[in-house]
Amino acid sequence: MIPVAEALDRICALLSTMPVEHVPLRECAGRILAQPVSARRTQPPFAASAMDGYAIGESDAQVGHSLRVVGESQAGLGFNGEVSAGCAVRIFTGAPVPSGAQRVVIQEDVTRSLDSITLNSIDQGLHIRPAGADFSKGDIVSAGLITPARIALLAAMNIAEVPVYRRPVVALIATGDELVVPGEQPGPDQIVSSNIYAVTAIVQAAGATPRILPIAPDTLDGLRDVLDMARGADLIVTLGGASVGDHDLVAQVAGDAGLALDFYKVAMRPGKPLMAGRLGDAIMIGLPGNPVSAFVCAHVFLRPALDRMLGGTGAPLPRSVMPLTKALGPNAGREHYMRAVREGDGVRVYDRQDSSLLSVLDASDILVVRAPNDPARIAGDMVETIPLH
Ligand SMILES: Nc1nc2c(c(=O)[nH]1)N[C@H]1C(S)=C(S)[C@@H](COP(=O)(O)OP(=O)(O)OC[C@H]3O[C@@H](n4cnc5c(N)ncnc54)[C@H](O)[C@@H]3O)O[C@H]1N2
Ligand code: MOO
Repeated sequence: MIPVAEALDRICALLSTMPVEHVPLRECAGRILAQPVSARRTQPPFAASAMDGYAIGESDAQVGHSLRVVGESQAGLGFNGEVSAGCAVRIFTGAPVPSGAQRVVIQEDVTRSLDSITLNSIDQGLHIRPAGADFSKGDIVSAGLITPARIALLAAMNIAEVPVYRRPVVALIATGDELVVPGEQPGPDQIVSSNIYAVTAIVQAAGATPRILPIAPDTLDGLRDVLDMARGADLIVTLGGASVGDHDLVAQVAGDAGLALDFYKVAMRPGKPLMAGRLGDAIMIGLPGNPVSAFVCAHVFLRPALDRMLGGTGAPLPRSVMPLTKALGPNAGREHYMRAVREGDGVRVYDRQDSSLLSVLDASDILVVRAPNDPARIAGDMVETIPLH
């Protein structure tokens, strides 16, 4: 058994960043800009009015002055002439400031009668946004996370498509003769496959494209056939069949198919029988079948792995320290990821931690992580936590 941190390092070492593709802006939210891009235009492209009012020359900016209104500049349609002394041009927010004007007087400070205005007061602001006040042609947006704000910036720069890392295709295979898909009628000894849907949701939220394959039966041929269907995926995730039972065939079938196993078994609970390796052009991660084990492993390993494939660092999930609201017994030799719930500023670990209990998982909003051989803890002791949502 290897420690969790080493297992994650080894998974990340197997992976590489996905190839770059260009996608329209509406598809890039939350993805990582793979290369710097440069602005294709200057913004604003001209000196623009910041207010609705009148564009005038500076020499006319005197209280009591009356000026003749000689034209209009609106957003999208400027005034072609010159603003000469004694004249003003009606102007609106976002419109080009005509040549000869150095300030905009807001309309609240003016009395208008027919084609002239009288200036009642002159404020400090010129109310003009100079050309290039926001950015200039050639300015660089550096690689990194594409936030909503950054999408607006890219759009304003007239960049319609951006380079991002292609979403990895993740093939997901549930294994076991006992399983049926939700909605099917299970036989007397069967249950409904559940964990794959949680892992699929985690994969999707991480920005990858999940591909759920048919449930693989507990036969060498059947499992091989389903594994074959995973061809073309960037990451293959199996669920179950990872342990030591007579019907746990994943390692054997994947090995026959050419899996170069990198490691098997991690010193964690739940999640011990985890395996990972390279299978052809893909990486394979074999998750344990117990629903909570698969869920925890998907958080602890798949999320960072997908983050790395999508251009991130692949760093472990961030942890924060919180006080326990209820005592805990000593931990055994594996790092323990315990289902827990926030209570005020603290956290309470559920008593029942069996890795089959989805009702307890559903009631949890946080995991408490305990180091191997962590001693007994009392209420108020600080523990490490990972939020689930
Ligand atoms: N003698 C030992 N037995 C077991 C060990 C061990 O070290 N020695 N490890 C235990 C641990 S820890 C785990 S975790 C499980 C993992 O076993 P597998 O990965 O082989 O998983 P399965 O046997 O296929 O299934 C375990 C359990 O989970 C249920 N399951 C499986 N897939 C699904 C699914 N898609 N949806 C819902 N439930 C699923 C399955 O029915 C079993 O109940 O092994 C322990 N045993
Ligand atoms: O590791 Mo198993 O995943 O304890 O239930």
